[in-house]
Amino acid sequence: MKVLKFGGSSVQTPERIRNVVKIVKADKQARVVVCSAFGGITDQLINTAKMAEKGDETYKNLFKEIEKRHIEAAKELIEIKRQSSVVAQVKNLLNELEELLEGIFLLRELSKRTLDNIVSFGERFSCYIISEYAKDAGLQAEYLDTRKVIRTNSNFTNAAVDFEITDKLIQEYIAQHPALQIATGFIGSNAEGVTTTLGRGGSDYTVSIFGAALQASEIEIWTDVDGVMTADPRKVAQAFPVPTLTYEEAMELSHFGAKVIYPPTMVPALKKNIPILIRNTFNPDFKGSIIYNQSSSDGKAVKGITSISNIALLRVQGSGMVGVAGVSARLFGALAKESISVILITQASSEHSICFAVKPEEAPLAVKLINEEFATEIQRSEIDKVVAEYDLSIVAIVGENMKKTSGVAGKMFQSLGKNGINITAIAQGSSELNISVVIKKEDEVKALRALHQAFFLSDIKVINVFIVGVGLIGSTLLKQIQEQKKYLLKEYSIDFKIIALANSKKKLFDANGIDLTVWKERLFNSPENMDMESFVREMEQLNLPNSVFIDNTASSLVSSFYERILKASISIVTPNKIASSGGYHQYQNLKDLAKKHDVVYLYETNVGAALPVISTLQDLVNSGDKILKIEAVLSGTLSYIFNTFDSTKKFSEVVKDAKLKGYTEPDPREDLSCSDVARKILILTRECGYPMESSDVVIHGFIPESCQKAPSVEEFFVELEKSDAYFEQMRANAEKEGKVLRCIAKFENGRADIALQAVGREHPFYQLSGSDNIIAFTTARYPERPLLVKGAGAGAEVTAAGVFADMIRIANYL
Ligand SMILES: NC(=O)C1=CN([C@@H]2O[C@H](COP(=O)(O)OP(=O)(O)OC[C@H]3O[C@@H](n4cnc5c(N)ncnc54)[C@H](OP(=O)(O)O)[C@@H]3O)[C@@H](O)[C@H]2O)C=CC1
Ligand SMILES: N[C@@H](CC=O)C(=O)O
Ligand code: NA
Repeated sequence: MKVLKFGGSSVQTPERIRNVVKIVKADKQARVVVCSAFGGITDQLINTAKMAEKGDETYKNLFKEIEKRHIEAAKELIEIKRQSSVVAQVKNLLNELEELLEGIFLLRELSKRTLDNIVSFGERFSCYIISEYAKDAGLQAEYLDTRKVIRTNSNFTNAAVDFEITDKLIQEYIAQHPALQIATGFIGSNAEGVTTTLGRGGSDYTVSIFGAALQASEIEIWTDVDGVMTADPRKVAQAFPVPTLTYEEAMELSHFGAKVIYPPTMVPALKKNIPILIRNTFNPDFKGSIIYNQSSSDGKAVKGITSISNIALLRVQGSGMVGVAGVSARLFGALAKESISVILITQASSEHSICFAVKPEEAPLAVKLINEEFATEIQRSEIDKVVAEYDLSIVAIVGENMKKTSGVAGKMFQSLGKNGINITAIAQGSSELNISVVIKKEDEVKALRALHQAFFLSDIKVINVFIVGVGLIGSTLLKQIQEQKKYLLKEYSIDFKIIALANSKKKLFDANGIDLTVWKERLFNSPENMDMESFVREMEQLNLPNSVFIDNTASSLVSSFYERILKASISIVTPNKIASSGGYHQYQNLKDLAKKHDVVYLYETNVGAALPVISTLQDLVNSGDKILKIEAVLSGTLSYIFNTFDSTKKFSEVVKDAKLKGYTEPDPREDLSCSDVARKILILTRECGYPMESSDVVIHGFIPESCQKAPSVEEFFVELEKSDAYFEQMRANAEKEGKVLRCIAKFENGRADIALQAVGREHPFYQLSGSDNIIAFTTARYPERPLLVKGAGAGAEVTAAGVFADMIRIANYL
């Protein structure tokens, strides 16, 4: 035998009622069906009564609406030949309600007792109409006004049930009434037969009372969600229903936010070990959640994650508390006198301070009460004045199996820490059912998502990506991410979600992720103009876990925001060399900030594109090697130019060709003037541990001054054409000696310089082709034959691939 309950949203409209009756009809075990008032009616009844109490005559309009809704529902649901008698019965009830309201209006008085009577009409209308419709639908059904069987005390609006009498009344009634009972939720009556209501969660309570009295095999609570969720789906989109949970887990989860069920309503069912099923009226084929007394064996330590969005934290501390008995009794006693409920308590074993959470609106009174209670101690400086902190949230993980599993707290704290979320207080009871942390309110959603990721989606790691710069490198990167998405998901469970994109004109944000097959159109059509300040602000405000910022520009404006981005606990990947080759202090500061905020700052593509240059150097240094000399060809552009330039081509044409091939900087003057190479060698010196500045790098430039000084890229090419003969002469001279030209950067004895050199066959840099870079590290461990890194050092594909590889490194770290 089963008892079922359908809440207000399940019986909101005639169409939904038909659906409910269909569900009930399909269930041969259903014995009692408890229904709430039609969705919204309870509130409307209360408002109407309150208006009448104030003497506001428009309460009559509200009454008319209530009247209309029920008569229309009856007309729509009940078959023609029985309609008039059912409508007449509804009208009788309406008349009774109208008279009551008139009484309130005349007396200007609304007692709790009358309010309960008024509110009871909601369930009485709905269950009567539903029972009549059920008959039409072919069910042997009857209306049960539960005031007949649920006996309570006279604590109106929140009456306590007398179980001894109620159980007996229910058992007798059901024994005498073989038909399916459509029973009013929420209401009962006292010993004198006066109407009462059962308080919050009333209809759930009713079904639980029936289930327990009848020793039902199951209690089904039909609502508008798929069950008890792993987290609040409005805050965590990936939340999913928990298949099974214990009563205690359900209580913990519903205590904090996930309000599918109101905990006290479970007590009668819990006492008799009756399973409670949470089912979705709008998705009846879904199994829902089962709440019973077996802890699950699915190996999951954590069942759900919940939060209380807004709390205040109060701290009482002082030397006068250490080892003194009775301090907490006085403290919490003072609060109890004013009915201030304490949400969370922590006290360290030093007993030096007690910290506890209350509702923010109750905090000022709590502070006052404690300061009064401990006035003497405060005066003697044995206890400090109470400190209250506001704008905090509690986030908790819940699960019975936590007590058998070590490392759960570690995982919780690590995932919060990695996302830059500071924990103000921690509480875990010895039942180990719940670990609660107090954090800043603004971090609540981020924490919920990070924890949900860690405990439920650990198979798939979502990395939230924000990209500025979608030119050559940026667009190639997006293409590569799109092509590799499935593979990374399948093989490594990494999901790169592109949350934002921007170029210099437009920005586009989509917290659900941007579909990479249409990013160009979406960005082009985006109504949002780009400015870095608002881009970063939006990124900070979204406050997503596992966030990575990618800078694919060559802009100093963009890199000037790195500091702020790292401080927001967002990792950075960039091929943009400006930050790493700007002031040394800034370079070091960014590295320190990344460490401090437990995020990652990667810029491997700053030198040699995807070639493992920086990581190799870091490995050498970290493992204790001494770098004696670095000699390198660090410009893909210059390498390509001197590998391609021969007597058949003009120098300026080869440079244009390098630009077309995507080797040059957005501004090719930077390559030709060697300033790009200077940046790279400077970065390498810094990675070796030398605090060098760009002015310390000596450049022996080789392009004519007219080219160097050209004010624009166009004019630079004009000047370059004028100098073609000069470059041809340079090349021919080298060729005569059997040599080739190489722009070589060198770092030795703390000095860095760059020069164009003609090198012969014996030189290790003679054999280069395409856009090859070569880097030779002579070190204490590689003294004779240097460690060489060689390969294509520029170009869209290799650079984007290097950026992508850095992103994957971060994903593996986070
Ligand atoms: N080419 C290569 O082989 C290598 C390149 N790199 C580095 O990669 C970076 C990108 O180069 P590349 O793709 O060729 O450059 P592009 O000029 O092709 O693209 C630059 C992108 O950045 C955008 N942008 C520029 N300034 C801003 C700004 N202030 N705010 C927002 N967006 C901005 C541009 O927008 P818009 O289109 O609107 O102007 C464009 O989308 C450079 O730092 C370069 O040094 C590093 C290693 C190798
Ligand atoms: N313009 C650069 C690109 C890589 O940093 C080069 O030519 O090497
Ligand atoms: Na590199």
